[in-house]
Amino acid sequence: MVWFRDDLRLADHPALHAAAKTGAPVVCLYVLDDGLARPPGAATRWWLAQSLRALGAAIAACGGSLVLRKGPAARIIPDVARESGARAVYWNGIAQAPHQAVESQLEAALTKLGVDSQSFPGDLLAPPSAIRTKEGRGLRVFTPFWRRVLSLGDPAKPLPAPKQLRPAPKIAGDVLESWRLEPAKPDWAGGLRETWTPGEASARQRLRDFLRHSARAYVGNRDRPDRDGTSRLSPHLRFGELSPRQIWHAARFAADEDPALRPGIEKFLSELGWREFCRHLLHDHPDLATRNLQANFDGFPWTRDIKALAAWQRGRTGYPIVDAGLRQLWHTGAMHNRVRMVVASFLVKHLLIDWREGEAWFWDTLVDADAGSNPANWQWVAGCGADAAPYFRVFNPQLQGEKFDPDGTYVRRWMPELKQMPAKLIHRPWQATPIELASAGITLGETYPHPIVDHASGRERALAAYAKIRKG
Ligand SMILES: Cc1cc2nc3c(=O)[nH]c(=O)nc-3n(C[C@H](O)[C@H](O)[C@H](O)COP(=O)(O)OP(=O)(O)OC[C@H]3O[C@@H](n4cnc5c(N)ncnc54)[C@H](O)[C@@H]3O)c2cc1C
Repeated sequence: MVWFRDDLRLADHPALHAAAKTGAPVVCLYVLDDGLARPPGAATRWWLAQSLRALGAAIAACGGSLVLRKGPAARIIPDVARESGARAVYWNGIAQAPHQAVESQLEAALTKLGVDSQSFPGDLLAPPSAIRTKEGRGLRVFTPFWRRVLSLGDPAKPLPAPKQLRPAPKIAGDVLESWRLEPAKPDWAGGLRETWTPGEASARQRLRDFLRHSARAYVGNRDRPDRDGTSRLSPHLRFGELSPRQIWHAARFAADEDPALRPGIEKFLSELGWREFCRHLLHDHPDLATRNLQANFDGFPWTRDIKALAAWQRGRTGYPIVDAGLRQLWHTGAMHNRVRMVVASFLVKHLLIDWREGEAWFWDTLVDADAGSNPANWQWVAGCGADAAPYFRVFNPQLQGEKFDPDGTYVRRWMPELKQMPAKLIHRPWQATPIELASAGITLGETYPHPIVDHASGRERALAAYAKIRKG
């Protein structure tokens, strides 16, 4: 029996590969265990439903079937093992405390039943045990961390997908629809459907497209939300539709074939390194989503401003680049990385709202919401994380917009009300004259809000708050 988790693929799936190699019939099982870790948000639940459909179809095409069950994994899996007469249960390990605890419980329960179990190295380029200081601690600074990962050499070559699975006796399972993973509001899911095709086949296609069309210019384009310059692989990686080592080897191969891709590929792989870094941080700090990595931030004077938080969530702050990002998030379940940094900085610095509020909103709305990358990046932006951006560096949203979206193409894509605004004013509509506003069809305060906080005073307030915790 193979227990599928955040590894919804057939290729480079060590547990499935080992099970298929035995030549025995294979039961494929997915368990929805809401109690296991942090319950998934709405966008990731939507993705999960689509990805399970794609996985079920791929398994069926190999002659097998995917059994779905809901409940605590440590109880359900031994039950299914008993029902199916499985002699062994295999899975890919997840290096996160709550998952590791379940793996141990499961192993014990299966041993009691006389069923073998085996956990295979999971979804990391290097296990946390391989990247430690002399004292046995994890590395908290990215550059030495990544250097250490690179020093280990190429990860093992990806494993092929099994061509054929011997069908196991039929086991009763849940119907996917009964899990109600898809949101009741169809208009919202419509935006997700238009933007994404979850599943392994689409993930592989996206990787091929990226390497063929975008890798060459990645270094120059990756910070530009107005260009389609990044891989958009993050939700596929989140659900393990591709493994990092598949990406690694495909990217390195592409760079060997065409040396002009090399700088782009090295940068791209180092971004994959940030994902790895966040996962390692989560391994060492299971409370990454709730607790400041830098304890001096525990006394930070956050404000509770429900109105400002709602304006931010809905993209009504009066700063076009911030609002465009939050609208993109709402409509597509994704946001460009540069804009994520700008909107996060705006929330924690200009609005002085606790980073955990923003993290929770992202957790619910991002299709790539990841237990490591989301809180680690929020803590990085807030200044309280490992290897964090210094708190006193406060992004100016107008200048960020002018630099990274100079023609306003990105803002116009997500903000129909600003469509007619000329490029020179699109990131600062509050400075437009009444005639300029009228000719763009905008009434400030009605069709588009005034900035909810002035940049200069927001910045001063943030620095004053920070000075308080620095003094202790
Ligand atoms: C506040 C904030 C929250 C974020 N939350 C998440 C999250 O929940 N899930 C998530 O996958 N990423 C998160 N990121 C990181 C980053 O924004 C996304 O990974 C990236 O935008 C995905 O687009 P892409 O696949 O086109 O990236 P590419 O530029 O093509 O990068 C390739 C891959 O590298 C990884 N990666 C790139 N940047 C980062 C980074 N800063 N941290 C960790 N991994 C990275 C991703 O897996 C990505 O798919 C967050 C960033 C910020 C600033």
